[in-house]
Amino acid sequence: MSQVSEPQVRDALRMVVDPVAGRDIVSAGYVSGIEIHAGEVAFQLQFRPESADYLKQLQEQCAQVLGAIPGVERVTVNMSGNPQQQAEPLIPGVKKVIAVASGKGGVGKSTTTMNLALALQQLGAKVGILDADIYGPSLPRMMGVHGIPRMEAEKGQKVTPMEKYGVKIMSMGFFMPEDTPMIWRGPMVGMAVEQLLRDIDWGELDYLVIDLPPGTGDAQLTLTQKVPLSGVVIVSTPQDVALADVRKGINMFKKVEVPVLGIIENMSYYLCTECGHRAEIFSHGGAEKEAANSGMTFLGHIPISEDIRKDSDAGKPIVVARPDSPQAQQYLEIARNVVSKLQDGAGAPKMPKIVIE
Ligand SMILES: Nc1ncnc2c1ncn2[C@@H]1O[C@H](COP(=O)(O)OP(=O)(O)OP(=O)(O)O)[C@@H](O)[C@H]1O
Repeated sequence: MSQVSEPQVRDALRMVVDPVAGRDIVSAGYVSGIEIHAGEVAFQLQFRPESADYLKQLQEQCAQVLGAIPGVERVTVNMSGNPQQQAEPLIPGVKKVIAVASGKGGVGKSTTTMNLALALQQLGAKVGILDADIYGPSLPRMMGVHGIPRMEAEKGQKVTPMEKYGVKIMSMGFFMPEDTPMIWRGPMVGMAVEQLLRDIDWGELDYLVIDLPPGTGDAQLTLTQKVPLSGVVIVSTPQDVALADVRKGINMFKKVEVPVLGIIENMSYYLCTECGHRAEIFSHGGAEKEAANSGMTFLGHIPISEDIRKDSDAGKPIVVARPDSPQAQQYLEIARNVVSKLQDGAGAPKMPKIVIE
């Protein structure tokens, strides 16, 4: 029998939405005290009084989504908790929030975030990018977006994100002079990003892709606790893996119960622009091996390529500049893998036994 994990349970419960709160029951803070023994999952479901009419529906949905997890045979929903204070939705209208992280700086995290977001958009989704790499926000330059976002009085003083190539984009970089280093402590990063999220009118989005600051320290931790993340994607170069940075990142996200959707290997091999020759200069495949070792999904390779760098420098990412190139096709493949990973867990619906206490 496969072993059921707490992140798996949380992830599945994120699919249950309370129509009154307008958000899923995990982000709304309704779920606590998850216990798993053999095939039995028990948890406490708190709720607001206004949601009382929907309780039966919520319970049934919990049973349904948990029943789809292989190995779950019995679900116990404990309703004895106190009704929860109204939790304000942080980003209403945004269906899934995906964070992109890296064990260390300079591995191509921002390049990957941007091209992944654009690839998701090309697959037909409504997408936004939040540049939370507030130590060195590079996305405005790489996306070729300039100017200062407008604040709209009729939208309750909310800020309208900038838009380029069909995706919405917000970055601290729009508000600070270029080449000015920012010094932030971990908790301040979380607060700044929370404000960026709260004060922005994202409208309706299928995916908000967040470019996290590099590393897996305080700042990233605070951020993952402030923002309701659907999952995180880790970007690594092949040799980066040797330093165990990726493992550190995976462990951190596991600890804060953010599902790791998988690993992308950037600068995986060299692709010659002239002749298309492929050279494995960094002993390609390290991240793929690490993914296999740690039971993570490997989402795909991106080559080291002059075109990727040139297009980013020119403010027109390769996915829009050369959509038919093999590199752009790789990003599209990765985007498809991310989408299917987010849909994972639904599986074949199987109703487990449900007990209400
Ligand atoms: N696959 C690639 N092929 C060629 N150049 C790349 C590739 N990925 C990233 N780069 C280049 O490497 C440099 C660093 O990339 P990027 O800024 O995306 O990294 P980062 O991990 O976000 O860095 P930081 O930690 O500073 O935020 C940029 O000049 C970018 O154009």
